Amino acid sequence: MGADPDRFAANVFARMFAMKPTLRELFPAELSGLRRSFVDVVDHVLTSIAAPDGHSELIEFLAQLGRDHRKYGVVSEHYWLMYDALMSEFQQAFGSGWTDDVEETVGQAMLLTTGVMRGAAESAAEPAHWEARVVQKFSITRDRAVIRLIATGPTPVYAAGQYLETQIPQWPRTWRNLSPAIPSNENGELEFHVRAIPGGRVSRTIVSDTQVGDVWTFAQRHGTMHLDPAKPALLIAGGTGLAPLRSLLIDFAQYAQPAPVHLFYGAQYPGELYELGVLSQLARTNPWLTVTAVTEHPDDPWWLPDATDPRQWGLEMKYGRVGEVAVAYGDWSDRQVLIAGPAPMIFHTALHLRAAGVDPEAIQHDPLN
Ligand SMILES: NC(=O)C1=CN([C@@H]2O[C@H](COP(=O)(O)OP(=O)(O)OC[C@H]3O[C@@H](n4cnc5c(N)ncnc54)[C@H](O)[C@@H]3O)[C@@H](O)[C@H]2O)C=CC1
Repeated sequence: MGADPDRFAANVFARMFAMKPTLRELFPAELSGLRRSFVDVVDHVLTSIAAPDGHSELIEFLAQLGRDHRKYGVVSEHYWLMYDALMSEFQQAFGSGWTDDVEETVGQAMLLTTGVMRGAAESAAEPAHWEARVVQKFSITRDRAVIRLIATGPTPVYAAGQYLETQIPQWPRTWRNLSPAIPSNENGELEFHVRAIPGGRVSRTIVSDTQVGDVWTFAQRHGTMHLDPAKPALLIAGGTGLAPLRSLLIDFAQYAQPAPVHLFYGAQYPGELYELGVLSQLARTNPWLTVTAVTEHPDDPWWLPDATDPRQWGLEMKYGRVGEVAVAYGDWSDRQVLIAGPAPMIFHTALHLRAAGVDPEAIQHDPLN
């Protein structure tokens, strides 16, 4: 891809848009993120294809990419444009090094890439996207909100613990991953707990501007976090990261007698533990569930004046960072462990768990980026 991968990606996009100008409208105004992902994909393909094995993973990766791109309105004919644009740009980048052998190797790799993506998009069983209408919104704290929606069409399908590609009407063609806080259900109800991340345009808009009646669009579902009912589990949630674990617990409550689950639910301040009421009720009716609440600070700050005191729920409370408190609490070496929350919290918690002897294979979390 030459010395400047970003320029390579920009040129490939420019070639595609020149061949078919209407293609430009399908993509977000700001392309830098997409260019980075594009370079990563081409790099990944060229590296993996040269390796002697691991090709089935590469095929699945490309197939998922093809299914994901349907949400932009990418259709089969666009893959031929992409192939032509890629080959022209590779030829340009290689210059005098563009021999017959190089053309053959790169051509095979790009045919595989575009072919697998196109084939997977054409044969995908689930719709490219579906919609749901906001029916309720309320604030939890000054920068966190709960949004409830109902699907406008057929019941959405996703496994508890998965996350959904989501587009809100205020940011067309911009997609963010959100984890539902309830399992999919026949009424098409959805619930999200959203934190306005500093600098996060979409999450900030959701918390401040979303209104009842807004229609959100959802595309692919992702994520592999799951709970095996036969194995004891340790769940560690930070703030609104509780959402996917909450969904799994609600789903789990349908099993007759699952193995014990210990949930550590953390926040910075007691008044931010907005789900303790729901969790204490879940623990009361499901004896397999134990909940420990954890806060970094014992008291609320001045800007949380009306927060309810979480001690009223009678659950055990500890102080410190949720991951560190959970790890120090006991021996978890026989547990399946699920972590969800801010990326640094997931990263540090996984490190502490490994240092405490938990098998890295037993630890699950969503991707950190
Ligand atoms: N699937 C997932 O993992 C999901 C992740 N999230 C993410 O979770 C986050 C939730 O944000 P908030 O509610 O503001 O939580 P928060 O920032 O208030 O943190 C909650 C907990 O994480 C701990 N923590 C924070 N930074 C840490 C660090 N550097 N090292 C160790 N522990 C740390 C805190 O001590 C606290 O216990 C958002 O960034 C959101 O994107 C949200 C939904 C799903």
